[in-house]
Amino acid sequence: MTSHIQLDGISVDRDLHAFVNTEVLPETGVSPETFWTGVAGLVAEFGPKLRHALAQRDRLQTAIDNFLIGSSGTDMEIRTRFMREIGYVEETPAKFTVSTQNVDSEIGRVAGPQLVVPVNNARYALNAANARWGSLYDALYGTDALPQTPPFQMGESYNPLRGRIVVRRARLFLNETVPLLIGSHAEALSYYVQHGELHVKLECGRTSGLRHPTQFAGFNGPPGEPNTVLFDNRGLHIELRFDREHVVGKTDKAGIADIQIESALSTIMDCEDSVAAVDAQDKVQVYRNWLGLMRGTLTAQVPRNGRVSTRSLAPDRNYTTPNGAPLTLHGRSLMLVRTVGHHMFTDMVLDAEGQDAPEGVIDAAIVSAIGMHDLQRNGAFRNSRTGSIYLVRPKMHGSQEVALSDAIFAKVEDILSLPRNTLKMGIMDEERRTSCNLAGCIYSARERVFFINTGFLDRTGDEIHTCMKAGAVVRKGEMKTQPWIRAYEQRNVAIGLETGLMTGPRGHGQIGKGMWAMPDRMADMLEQKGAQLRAGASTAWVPSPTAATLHALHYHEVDVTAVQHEMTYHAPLPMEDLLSLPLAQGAHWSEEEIAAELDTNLQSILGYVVRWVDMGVGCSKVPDLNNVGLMEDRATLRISSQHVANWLMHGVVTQAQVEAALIRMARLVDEQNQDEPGYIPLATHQDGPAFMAARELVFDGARQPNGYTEEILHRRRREAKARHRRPEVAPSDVEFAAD
Ligand SMILES: CC(=O)SCCNC(=O)CCNC(=O)[C@H](O)C(C)(C)COP(=O)(O)OP(=O)(O)OC[C@H]1O[C@@H](n2cnc3c(N)ncnc32)[C@H](O)[C@@H]1OP(=O)(O)O
Ligand SMILES: O=CC(=O)O
Ligand SMILES: [Mg+2]
Repeated sequence: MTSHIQLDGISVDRDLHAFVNTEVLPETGVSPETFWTGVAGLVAEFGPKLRHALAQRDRLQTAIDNFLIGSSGTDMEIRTRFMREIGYVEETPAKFTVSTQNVDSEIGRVAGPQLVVPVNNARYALNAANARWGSLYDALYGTDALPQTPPFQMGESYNPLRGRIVVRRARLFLNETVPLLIGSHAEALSYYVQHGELHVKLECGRTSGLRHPTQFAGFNGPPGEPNTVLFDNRGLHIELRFDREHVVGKTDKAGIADIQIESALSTIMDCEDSVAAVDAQDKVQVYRNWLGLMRGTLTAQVPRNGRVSTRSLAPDRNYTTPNGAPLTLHGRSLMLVRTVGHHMFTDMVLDAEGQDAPEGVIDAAIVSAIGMHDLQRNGAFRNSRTGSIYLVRPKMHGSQEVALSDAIFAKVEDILSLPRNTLKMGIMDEERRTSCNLAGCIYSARERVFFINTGFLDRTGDEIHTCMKAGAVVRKGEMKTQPWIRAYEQRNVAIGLETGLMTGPRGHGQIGKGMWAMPDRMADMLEQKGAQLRAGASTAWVPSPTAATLHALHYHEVDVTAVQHEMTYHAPLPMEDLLSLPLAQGAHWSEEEIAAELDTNLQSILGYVVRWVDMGVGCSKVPDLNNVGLMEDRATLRISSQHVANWLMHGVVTQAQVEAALIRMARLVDEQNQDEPGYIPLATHQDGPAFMAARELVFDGARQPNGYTEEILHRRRREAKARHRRPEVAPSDVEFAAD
């Protein structure tokens, strides 16, 4: 631990203190004295309140455990009554609607993809911010969205046959989205602007306009031969780029070199589950990147093909409208920031008694102070044009915990002299107690809530943990077909619409849906992810910029506003459905099925944990047993570890089986990582912090509060960092035999 500076009522890590005073606060108008006195007040007030809230979580879980042990908890009516009696299910507030003001159009008015990125990875974070626009050609060419079989496969160099099917697919998209009055975009020879209208010369010799002329939004270059033409479909823009010299444009009848589409309307810069930040040093890196994004100064070196380029934030895009006026479109995703949850405490700040301070409180204060650079236009770019700072709050349990976040935000606004409700709150509906009390949760933040979002991965982990004592749960792959999850997703949308979170001209916020966790399976995503919009969502999470570009196609297909309008008549499914348990009653799994389930879970745990603990990587693409790369983060780890813990508790698997499978899967993970520089093999370092973390996560999993993984991960990562600093006890010195 580095040394701390004693301030009035708290002590603060020196590096953090210096970072805040010399990098964050200058030009905000907030003095270091005001800031740190404010933080001391926050810590003194909210430390005890948050500890009390965590104790309440534990009390409820203990009551549920005892109830489930005593009754097997299968009678719906009795269970629902019990959950109300203990205060797990709260009274629903009287009908209300949210009144959040000053939300940007990306949140309230236009439906589109939401990207998530670990903010401590500057290269990825910049890529994400710039993923507002993506090349449709690149996304189709570079993924499995189109067939990869010969002769259409990707190769070392450009394959013109693959290029042809890309162009055909993209023209189909144009015909469906911005159709011509006559003919097809596939027959276009040229596009030109005359008297404020777009004309398209066709192969047949005729000229067509657009079927909906108002979709023509702008252009660049000479009207008779524009360089770009811009379309607008439901607020989402599409840009045709013409260049008859370009490798693609010169083979295209109309000279189209690329089609760029608006992709990630918003991006969550994540300080939470995709990040491994265990001490002040790590946290300063997290905050510093957020600062660079808000000030527009962040850069990253990107090596490619033997050359290194510098990546920075993309500028806005300028066009001329059909009637000749200038038009500027945002060049970057609207940036939101996700803080850690209420259960996290950190020694980078200590309270008056020397106890760790609540990390979510420190996050709120620092990321908001950093957000002031955007509000005050201290950098070259603007993020929010409405003067808001968007904070996403994860893992809150029930309405009182949301009220705590609301109170923390209000205090931070006072410290920073920001107008009330400048800080907006995204509520992750990812804990069971929040799902049960969603209306109350929204009510607790009704003047600042800007989204509710079904974070289904954490939610599944919490589901397994809450019913840990009731019996063995279904296999992980079957979770998505369980009644609780259907009720969870449907109720979230129904309650969101009921409380006024629909997209529209005066929209207050979004209804979001969860992550696509198979970053390389884009064909499957194209097939399946549109369902989230048909179910009423106005945004849904994607793991990469390419996924954002392809998922954007769904928003052109599905009219979210119309879907939501139609759905406002649907009442939320009953609480009983939500409270049904994912138990595998009467399931008779074969030995092979049990072994396969165990291997799947342990391999994903080890594959993720080894990178987290030894390398400090918080989000990884881990190949599963079928070699499908899965996005693994702390929430997927929560599911896998709780699942193994549950099967252990109920005797589906034995400790010996788990021990043997851990070693088998460690060898597999080692093989998968053999080319990773600096990788420390798990199988030969079974007393190393990574392997030990994996063991603890399963063998002590049932005892982890709410099934969270952070305590074990953080402790083990700190141990690994300490070992790396002390080469005399480096893990490679304590090798185990492989067998
Ligand atoms: C339950 C939850 O909490 S979900 C939220 C947390 N999850 C996330 O944030 C997922 C974020 N996604 C990621 O971190 C990554 O996509 C991973 C780890 C899943 C896969 O990463 P990789 O294996 O490196 O991906 P891959 O090699 O296919 O692609 C790398 C390229 O894509 C870009 N990329 C990948 N993901 C992202 C992203 N989320 N944002 C921006 N760029 C990204 C990288 O910048 C890189 O491009 P570059 O070389 O031009 O810089
Ligand atoms: O945070 C997202 C989730 O799925 O959990
Ligand atoms: Mg989550």
